Amino acid sequence: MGYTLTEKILGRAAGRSVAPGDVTEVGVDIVAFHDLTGYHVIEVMEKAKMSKIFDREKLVVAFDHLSPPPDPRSAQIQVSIRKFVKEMGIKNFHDNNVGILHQLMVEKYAQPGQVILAADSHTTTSGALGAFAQGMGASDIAAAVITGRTWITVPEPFKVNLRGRPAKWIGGKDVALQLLGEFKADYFNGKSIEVSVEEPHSFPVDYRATVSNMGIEMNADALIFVPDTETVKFIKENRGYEPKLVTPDGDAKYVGTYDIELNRMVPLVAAPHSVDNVKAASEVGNVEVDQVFIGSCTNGRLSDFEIASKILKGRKVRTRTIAIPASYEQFKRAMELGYIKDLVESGAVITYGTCGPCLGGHFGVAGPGEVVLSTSSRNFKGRMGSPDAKVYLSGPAVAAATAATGRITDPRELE
Ligand SMILES: CC(C)[C@H](C(=O)O)[C@@H](O)C(=O)O
Ligand code: SF4
Repeated sequence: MGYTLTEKILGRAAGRSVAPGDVTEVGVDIVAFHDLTGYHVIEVMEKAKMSKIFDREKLVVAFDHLSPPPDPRSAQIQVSIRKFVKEMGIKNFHDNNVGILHQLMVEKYAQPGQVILAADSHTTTSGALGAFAQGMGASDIAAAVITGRTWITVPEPFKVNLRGRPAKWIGGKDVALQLLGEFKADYFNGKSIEVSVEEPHSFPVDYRATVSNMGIEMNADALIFVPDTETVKFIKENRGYEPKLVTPDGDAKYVGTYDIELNRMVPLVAAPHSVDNVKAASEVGNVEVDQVFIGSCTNGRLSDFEIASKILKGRKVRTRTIAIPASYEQFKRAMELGYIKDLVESGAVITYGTCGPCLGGHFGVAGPGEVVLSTSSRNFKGRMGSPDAKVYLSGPAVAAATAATGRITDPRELE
C-alpha cells in the first residue's frame, strides 16, 4: 500500500517508515518564533541553562504581533529578543515592518516535504507549499531550537479534492469556511488534511495559504496542499529556484475524502462567535458594521488586495476600513499595481507588516457593542478587542463589498 503525503514527509524526517498513530521523533527543517512567543522561548532556554541553537541557518524570527511596538512593554520584549538574535548569530531575522512570520515563511522559506515548527498556531500556513507545518508551545519550540528535533504523533490523513475552477469572488477563505461549516471545528482533531487541486493555476498559492492557515481552526495537525505545477511556479518566480516535489502515492489510503466543486460555491462568512458558524454572505440579513479589516496572515496577500481594489475602486467606504498587507513585499507589489491607491482613495487606512487588530493588539481594536467584518482567522469573543464586540469573518470580496455599503454584503450584489 502506498504512502500519503503526511506519511512520506514524517517518514523522511523520522528516518524510518511511519503510520498514523505512531509517536515518533523527527528532525525539523525550520524552527521559528515571533515577538510575542519568542520572549517565552528564550525564557525557557534561559531557565534550562541552554544557550546553544541547533542550526542558526534554520531558525527564523520575525516581529509581527505587537509590531511596531505600541507600548513600552512590547518595546522591551523586542529589545531582549534582538539581543538574543545577535548573540546567537541568527541571520533570518525580520525586524518591525518586514512582515507577519507566516507570510514570510510562504514568501521565503517553506518548501515541499519539509517539517516546519513555530511558536504560533497559524504555522499551518506553510502547508500551502506542501510542508508539514505545525504550531507548538514555547517549551516545545525551545527544545526544537536547541536540538533540531521534536516528537510527533503521526496524524490520520484525510483527503480533500478541489474540483473545477473557483466561481467569481470565491477564494481560499470560502473553501476554509466551507470545510468548517461542513465538518465543524473539532472534526479534524488528530488528522492531517491533504488537499489536491484539480486545476492548479486556478487556485494559486495565495488562496492555498488562506486554507492552510485556517487548518488550525479546523483543529487539524496540518493542512498540506499536494505540491503541483503552481507550487513550482510560485517558488521559481519568488525565489529563483525549482523545488523538489514530494507527492502522495496514487494508492495511498485516507480516513476520509471530501470533494469541493469550486464553481458551485457562494461567498461565505463565519458569524459570531465561532469559526464554524458559517452562512452564505447573502443570508446573514441586514448586519451593519462599524469596521472592516482586510489583512492578517490569513488574507493579507496580493490577491486579497487585488480583489479588494476591484470592488472599492471608484467607490467610497461607508464604514471605518483598515487594510494591512501581510508583508512589506505584498505592500510594495500592491502599491506598484495601483491597489493601494484605489484603497486609499476609497477612504481606507493602510499600514503594513503587522498582525494589527487581528488579535486585538493595536491599530483598530474593536469597542463594546461594535460589529467588525474581518478577513482574519478567528472570531471568538474578545478576539479583536472588547468581549462585547461581534466579529464576522470573510474573504476579501465580501470584506470590500461590506466596506462599500456599510453592511455585510455579498459582492455579487454590487455587480
Ligand atoms: C499570539 C499567538 C500565540 C497566537 C497563535 O498562536 O495563534 C496568535 O498568533 C493568534 O493568531 O491567536
Ligand atoms: S495575523 Fe492574526 S492569526 Fe496571523 S499570526 Fe498574527 S495574530 Fe495570529
